[in-house]
Amino acid sequence: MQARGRLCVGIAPHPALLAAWGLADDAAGLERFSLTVLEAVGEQVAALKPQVALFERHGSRGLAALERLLAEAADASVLTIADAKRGDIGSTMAAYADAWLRDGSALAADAVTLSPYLGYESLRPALELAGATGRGVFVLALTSNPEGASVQHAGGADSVARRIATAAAADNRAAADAGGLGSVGLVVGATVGSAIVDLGLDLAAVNGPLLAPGLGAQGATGADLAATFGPAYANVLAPSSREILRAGPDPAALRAAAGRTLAGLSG
Ligand SMILES: O=c1ccn([C@@H]2O[C@H](COP(=O)(O)O)[C@@H](O)[C@H]2O)c(=O)[nH]1
Repeated sequence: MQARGRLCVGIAPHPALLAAWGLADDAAGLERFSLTVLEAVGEQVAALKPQVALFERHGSRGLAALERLLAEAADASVLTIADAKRGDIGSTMAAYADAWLRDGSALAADAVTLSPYLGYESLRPALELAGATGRGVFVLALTSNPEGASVQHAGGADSVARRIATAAAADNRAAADAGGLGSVGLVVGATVGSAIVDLGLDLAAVNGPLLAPGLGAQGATGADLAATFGPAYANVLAPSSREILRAGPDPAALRAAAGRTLAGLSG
């Protein structure tokens, strides 16, 4: 983010986008789509965020396309966030951690998104492996979809979202003391409006990167992002998928779309 700014481009090969790009809805289409985005904007943005579900829907061949994207991005020193939203009891969580965060794993990314619905502590194997391998996690706290509030706002002053933020801050404390950001980030949607303030979340105190989906296709703007995150805005990494991908497949058009989105993000 310091070197390239706060934009993260999502790699989301939806069937409609594949069709618009003149690609088949199959593994070869996914691979062409993904590598086109990597080549077009990889060096322009802070990170790429493949949406794992859109690869999984093609089974083993789709996952092979994701493996190739992750390997080529790593070779090109482009950071990747696997948007997989994994979460399970601890013993199974260790296997998810192994898949997404272990050196040498075919699916290793620089970070993975995690769901804390089985309890924040159930994520411990992934939190530990991320810390040990210089990777990161993004734990869902306040998601960008309107349905998320029914779970995440529950609990009033001691809301679920606030508990997640407090737990992440505790895990990042050593990094904060050393003057850096910790490896436990949060997902907090760009669309959450006043919820951060209403729920009393101190996101700056989390001292980790804040992945804020919702720009563009979900309606949030760069100005919304700065207003919504206030003092925590410095740590916000802003992903955008469909709005930028719609400009493809021409690489110059993809670069221009990413450049416009980045220009709309202050600071
Ligand atoms: O709260 C969340 C968590 C994850 N997402 C994911 O981000 C992208 C957003 O895509 P756009 O096309 O930019 O809307 C998508 O893959 C979601 O699964 C999210 O939107 N909200």
